[in-house]
Amino acid sequence: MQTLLNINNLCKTYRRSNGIFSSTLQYAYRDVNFSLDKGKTVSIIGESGSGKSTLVQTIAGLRTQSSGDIYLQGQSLRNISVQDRCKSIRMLFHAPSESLNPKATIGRILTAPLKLNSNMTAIQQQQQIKNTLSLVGLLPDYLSFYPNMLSSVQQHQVALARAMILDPDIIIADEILAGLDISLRFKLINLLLKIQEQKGVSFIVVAHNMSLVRHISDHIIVMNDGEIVENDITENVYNSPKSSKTKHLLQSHKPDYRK
Ligand SMILES: Nc1ncnc2c1ncn2[C@@H]1O[C@H](COP(=O)(O)OP(=O)(O)OP(=O)(O)O)[C@@H](O)[C@H]1O
Repeated sequence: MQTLLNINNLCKTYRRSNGIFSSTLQYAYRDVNFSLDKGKTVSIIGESGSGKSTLVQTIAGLRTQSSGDIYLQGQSLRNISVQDRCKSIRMLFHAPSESLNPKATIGRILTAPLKLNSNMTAIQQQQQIKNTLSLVGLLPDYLSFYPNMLSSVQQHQVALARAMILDPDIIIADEILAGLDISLRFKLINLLLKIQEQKGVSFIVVAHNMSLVRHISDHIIVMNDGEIVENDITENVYNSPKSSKTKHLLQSHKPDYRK
């Protein structure tokens, strides 16, 4: 199995003010260690404020860590250019209606990363866009549409196409399943699985809810107060959880299907 990503003792601190002259150091996350293999999915679960988003935003390069290192295929991300990092690690945000530029057509939204991060000719760009739209199950007819002309599922498909357009190694999906009805969740989960099978991409999925990610995760990490309290293969986490926080999360989200 090829290890793609290695997170090594990663910590992020904030200085929180306690008045005019005093402040304390607080952790968003600390001593985070895990790895991700090619073509696999790790899900990061935890309650609000446990540090999940800050951690994955650091992996995506949207924030910097206070200490520790992130290695992509054995190379520290500190030594990888922003362009290469953007190509390799892409992020999917919670609400595509907010993350897709409402004033840009789908064609423009998908061309932008290619112009910024690739040396493709205009013809190669068009071909890449066509292939990626087909990968996420959208017809080329949508290229002239604006995001608000699309259904919620289609907006998610466009966001996925934008994430996949540079053929990344890793997609980070931050709470993309939250707030969706059950049929939309399954559509999106099936689409993620299909893309993973076809492209061998790895996923880091962030969620509050344990039952939501069970069928897509190879590995589960549970965070509490910025620390990893459980880190194991999915089967072990669901069948014999070690941490009391994991047990609590499993009980509070069971059964999820009726929600
Ligand atoms: N810019 C910041 N300044 C100070 N504290 C911050 C900052 N960003 C995050 N934090 C703190 O870091 C901790 C972790 O926040 P984070 O948003 O990563 O948690 P989360 O698990 O993703 O929560 P949610 O599921 O609600 O998004 C929280 O206590 C938060 O208040």
